[in-house]
Amino acid sequence: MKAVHFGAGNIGRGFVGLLLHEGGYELVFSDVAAPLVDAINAVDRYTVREVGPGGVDTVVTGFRAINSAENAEELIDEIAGANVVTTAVGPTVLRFVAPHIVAGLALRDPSSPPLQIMACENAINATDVLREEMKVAAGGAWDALEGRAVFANTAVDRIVPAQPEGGGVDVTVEPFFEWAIERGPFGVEPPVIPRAHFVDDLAPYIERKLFTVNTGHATAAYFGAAAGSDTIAAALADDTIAGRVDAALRETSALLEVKHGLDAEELARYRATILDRFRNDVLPDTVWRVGRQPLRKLSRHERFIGPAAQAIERGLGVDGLLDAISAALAFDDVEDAQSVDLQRMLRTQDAASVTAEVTGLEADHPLFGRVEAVVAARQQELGAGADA
Ligand SMILES: NC(=O)c1ccc[n+]([C@@H]2O[C@H](COP(=O)([O-])OP(=O)(O)OC[C@H]3O[C@@H](n4cnc5c(N)ncnc54)[C@H](O)[C@@H]3O)[C@@H](O)[C@H]2O)c1
Ligand SMILES: O=P(O)(O)OC[C@@H](O)[C@@H](O)[C@H](O)[C@H](O)CO
Repeated sequence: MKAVHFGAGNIGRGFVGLLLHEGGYELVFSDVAAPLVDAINAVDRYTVREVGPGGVDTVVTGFRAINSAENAEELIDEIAGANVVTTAVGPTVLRFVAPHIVAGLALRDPSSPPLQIMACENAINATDVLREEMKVAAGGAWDALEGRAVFANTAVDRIVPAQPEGGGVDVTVEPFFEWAIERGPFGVEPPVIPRAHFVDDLAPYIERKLFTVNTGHATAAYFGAAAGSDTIAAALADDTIAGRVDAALRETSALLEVKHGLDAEELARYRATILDRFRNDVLPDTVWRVGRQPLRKLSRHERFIGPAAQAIERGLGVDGLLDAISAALAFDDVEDAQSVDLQRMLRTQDAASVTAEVTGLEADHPLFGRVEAVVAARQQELGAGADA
């Protein structure tokens, strides 16, 4: 059995690749970072090192890597003969991997079992997004190719920090993990991934994960950055920040309870587990990694506006989430292109246009005016926006 995994980065090596290896798949990583591809091909094993309570080391073998920018034909051949394709490249990169998968499907023997495709990104229904990108890439050939693949959405949870420069292929991760995968699309033959679990309805899992782990994580990152903390653990050690993260997560839990019928006590335990994970002070995870790409994180269906919009539509409180959104607007990292864009927008556009452009909220949505007020307050702090 063979799996092709796009994105040999943190979660790619530290989680998805590891579980595919445990499932018995021969593993082909695809990446565009030449030094990383070379480093992977220079070794025949790497270690996934869990740090924190109960952490163990696991060795991964049976892999190779292909630079898709240089050896597209080789990659397409691998996809044509694979059982599984996974991605962990970032939601905005899916459109760039889609043409390779389409080309692989075109070469695939139509009588072989369908290619099982799962995007493992932090986004609602990322595999559906990938499928749409593949449809665009295939154009008129899509009708003939679609039946050669099945598509399952997934929710992937493990904190994998940025790895040290020059640190090789080994990966440091937290001990916790969860991988929930839609069962339905596979029929009677789901992929063999022993430590993943297959569920009939992914919606509660992905929203619980994105709107708790990722909302809380980003809230800690943005308040931490503003307070001068470098790591998530250091940010959470500040009781004021911990309280503000807790306030935002109580609101997302209230939404999950109403929307998906999740149990309030179980949600409280889930929140507590997650906050413990964030406090893991031997995991070197920075506020800069976790806060990365604030424009993506502030977009319509993401970890802040997604739950806040749905909460306010149901008459639920959103003050804690608006507080977190305010902190996100202050995220100023000159090395993050989206942070630079966000700060420029705050300085040059009026509050209504920043709100519309960044959040994608409709002007008549009940959340719009609340966010606009937060944006205006931030612009006042910056002494900007008024003359735009
Ligand atoms: N790190 C985590 O804790 C974590 C946990 C769960 C989910 N995720 C999600 O997984 C995805 C990847 O996150 P990450 O932290 O591993 O990031 P990362 O930057 O470490 O890894 C992404 C990799 O994708 C590669 N890449 C970029 N364009 C590519 C292309 N066109 N083809 C092939 N590879 C390409 C990059 O070179 C990089 O090696 C994101 O969607 C993220 O939200 C991350
Ligand atoms: O990957 P992002 O940028 O969507 O979010 C940053 C972190 O919150 C994220 O990578 C978490 O570590 C991960 O989602 C934990 O499962």
